[in-house]
Amino acid sequence: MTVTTAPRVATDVIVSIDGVSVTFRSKRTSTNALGEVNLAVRQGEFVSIVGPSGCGKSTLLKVVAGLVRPTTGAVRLRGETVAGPRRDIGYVFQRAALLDWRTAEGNILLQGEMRGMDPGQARRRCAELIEMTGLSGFEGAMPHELSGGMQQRVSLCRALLHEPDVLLMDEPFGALDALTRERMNVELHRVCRETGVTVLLVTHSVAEAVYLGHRVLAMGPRPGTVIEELPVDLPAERDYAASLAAPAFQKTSQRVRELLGSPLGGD
Ligand SMILES: Nc1ncnc2c1ncn2[C@@H]1O[C@H](COP(=O)(O)OP(=O)(O)OP(=O)(O)O)[C@@H](O)[C@H]1O
Repeated sequence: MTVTTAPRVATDVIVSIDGVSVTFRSKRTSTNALGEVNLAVRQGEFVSIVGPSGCGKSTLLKVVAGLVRPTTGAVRLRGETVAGPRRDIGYVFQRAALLDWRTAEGNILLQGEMRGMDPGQARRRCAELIEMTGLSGFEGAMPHELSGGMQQRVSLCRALLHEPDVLLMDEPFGALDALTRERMNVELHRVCRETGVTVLLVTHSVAEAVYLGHRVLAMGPRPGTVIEELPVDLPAERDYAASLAAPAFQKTSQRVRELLGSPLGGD
């Protein structure tokens, strides 16, 4: 079953994914990586995407970013069809992928250099983001001097430097220890509230998906489609401990686990 997520207010929609599917073809093989996906994401919305390994989650983000061309359908950003890599998107991957020979600040500013941003504006924005993500004092540190969590903060700052409308995050905290991951969830929640950025987050963590998401999309096995959309009935501003203890959090998490076939699910 394909679930179409209709926008509540059509003019609010920033990302429209209409009938998108992806088949990778080479000379000898053909892989149906992503089944048909329809989705409308509203400005400022945080959408979490979960699903079994290999169901096409990363492929979906890559289509939104213009890095993979859809086999059917189209993605539109503010009504404009995505036909190639975009300037108005930020991308955070599982690995921070920082340049070893550049400082934290130098890595963040790289984004501005690549996009031809005004250097003064890039520096001001960089300073704001460093402050917002708690990296103050580490501007001059080299990547090897930073913890995994700090490296991902640098990567988040780099993705936000050019003030993209949409932030795509592909399992950004998957390599972090559990406590650091929780801290990063809290920070990301705050940064999203402060910047108003629209986020699509792919994650294997049910708690992360529910704590951060305004809604959670559960995908089925490859070729993945959205099998269920779960609204997250938590306040816009979320205290971590209170959110995890809330009945709405537990109910949604339980359903997500059931859909993913977890032994902790209710079936
Ligand atoms: N460039 C490519 N060429 C061929 N097949 C690909 C390519 N990229 C991905 N695939 C295949 O498409 C399918 C979906 O991959 P994708 O990385 O999108 O899944 P995923 O849900 O993000 O997985 P995971 O949760 O394990 O990261 C997989 O079978 C993968 O092997």
